[in-house]
Amino acid sequence: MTGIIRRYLLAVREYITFKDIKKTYTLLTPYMLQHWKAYAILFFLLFVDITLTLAYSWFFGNLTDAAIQSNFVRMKWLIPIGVSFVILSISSTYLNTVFETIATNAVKRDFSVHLFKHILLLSGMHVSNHHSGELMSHFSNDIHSINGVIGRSLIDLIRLPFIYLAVLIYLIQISWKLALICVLVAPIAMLFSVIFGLLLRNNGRLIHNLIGNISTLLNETFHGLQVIRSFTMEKSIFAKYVSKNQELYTLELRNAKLRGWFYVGGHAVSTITFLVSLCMGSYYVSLGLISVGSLLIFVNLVNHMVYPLTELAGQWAGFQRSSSAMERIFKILEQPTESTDLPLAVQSKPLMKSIQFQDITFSYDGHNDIFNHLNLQIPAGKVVAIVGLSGAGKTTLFNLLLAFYKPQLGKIFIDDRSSEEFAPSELRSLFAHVSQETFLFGGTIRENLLLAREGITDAEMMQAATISNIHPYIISLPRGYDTEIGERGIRLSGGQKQRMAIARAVLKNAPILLLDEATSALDNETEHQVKEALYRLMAGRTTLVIAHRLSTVQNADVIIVMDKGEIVQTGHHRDLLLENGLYRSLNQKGFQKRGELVDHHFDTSVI
Ligand SMILES: Nc1ncnc2c1ncn2[C@@H]1O[C@H](COP(=O)(O)OP(=O)(O)OP(=O)(O)O)[C@@H](O)[C@H]1O
Repeated sequence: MTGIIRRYLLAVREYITFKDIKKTYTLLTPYMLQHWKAYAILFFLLFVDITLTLAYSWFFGNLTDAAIQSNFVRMKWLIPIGVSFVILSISSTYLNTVFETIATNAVKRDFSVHLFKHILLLSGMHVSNHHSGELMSHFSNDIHSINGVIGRSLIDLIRLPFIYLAVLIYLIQISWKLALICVLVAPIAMLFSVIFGLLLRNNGRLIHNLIGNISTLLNETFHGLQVIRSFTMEKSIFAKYVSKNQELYTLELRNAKLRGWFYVGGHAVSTITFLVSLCMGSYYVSLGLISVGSLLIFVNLVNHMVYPLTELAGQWAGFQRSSSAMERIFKILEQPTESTDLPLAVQSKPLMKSIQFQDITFSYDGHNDIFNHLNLQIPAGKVVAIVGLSGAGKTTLFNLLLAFYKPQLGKIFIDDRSSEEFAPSELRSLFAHVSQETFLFGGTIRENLLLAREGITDAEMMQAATISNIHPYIISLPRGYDTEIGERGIRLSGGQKQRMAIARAVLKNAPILLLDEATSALDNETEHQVKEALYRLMAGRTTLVIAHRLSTVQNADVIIVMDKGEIVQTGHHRDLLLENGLYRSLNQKGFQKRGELVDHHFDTSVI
């Protein structure tokens, strides 16, 4: 029993904590201040609203008293005042709606843009900490919670205590005894609201998390439709979706019931307060202690002594729910970015001497070293092939070169200049990266090629496509370069996608080429076209290639053999075959697995 009470008290303490709220506003205030005019108007309208509430009651009471006293003169000047209250109230409601929308949406817009920019500027290390579905749900789900902390809820959080106090002062002036009845209701109303506020908040959190899960599931399903179909996973995915939706329905239903009880309870408290004050007030009227008009004012305002208390608790629950959504966004915003501004593509300088990895120690997670004091020199203008077992660290070399990750120890020099001295955009302008899996954007062929660099002319684009052996295919299409290629280039074949990636790299015209040869087998003709395109791309460039083809290693100026993050052999193809080392054993095994040389491209019979 004491355990339950302690747990409940802890929950209450958490419920009334200001820590999260303070953190939320520390971040949001700069955005809100940018739209301070809208907030100032809303703040002003809030007091107009409170004044009008009191003024209406005053009007009813006075009009009633004037009518009872047959005071037509008074009634005549009261009526235009009442009409002006109505006009003021209508205008205030309209302005409230407009300025609330302006304030909320402007802050939401700026905040989303800031979050999006922040994610674009995060380093590879920090991006890889997040699931893309999770990132998506910040935009589709969490960001909308901002309404709960910057819009109506915020205004209400200020309005409700003010209206309570203003009405209380007014009621005390009419009859302090009647006012006392209303004050006595406060602790009951507050206790009731805190209990329901807690239940609503906890349920709301569950709903919020579940919506996040559902959007992650949808995101993964639509991205992985082909895998789902090939593994006949439709039924299990469908069952998962149905069960999550059922769970959401149950939670929403519980939420509705809680809200229902919350409002019923609030209504009961205010009705009882109303009836008690009406009976007491009528008794006072019969004793001649107050006028009928004053009683009317009283019963008109008595509701304002209850609902601010119940609503405040409801709003507070919503407030905290929004804060926990904001908390999830903060976790991303707290992560350091590579730079403060979005990078601009810059003109790259040619590589004159070499790229040098000097004493590099690197780990992705801070515990398991991928490289331990690695040293490597790549001379300018040469083709360097990297081979090794899967997981040896080949791709990690590229990740470090492109500064997607930073080594814990050691430095990378590019022509005697440490890579740390380069701005990320300047550094990346030196490299054209062609990865195994080509990512193309939805849109046309032209749009995908033009993104390589600014100011590409049509002639340059077609020349690059010709070099990459893709031009004849493009012009065979009815819409040529303006052909839509579908989401992630789904309407292109593997070989066509690869040649598009090569064309993009040609257009980027960077001095250093980072190439991760695709392991997926292409038919002979396509293979030949891709190979030809690659050789043209390599010409005149320093090339680092994660090699999977025999021809690539045969033609490389130097081969680097990697094993568990170490360079175990370097040399030319024929020399390495003569050595009793990993290179020869990789070759003998036929390099079956992904990330190693593919057997039909590279086996002893060919050599
Ligand atoms: N983002 C990451 N976070 C944590 N560990 C990673 C990450 N990327 C790679 N690793 C780990 O680093 C090691 C080296 O991976 P890397 O991708 O460099 O190998 P690889 O030689 O390119 O392999 P493959 O030929 O299979 O692509 C592996 O053990 C891998 O699990």
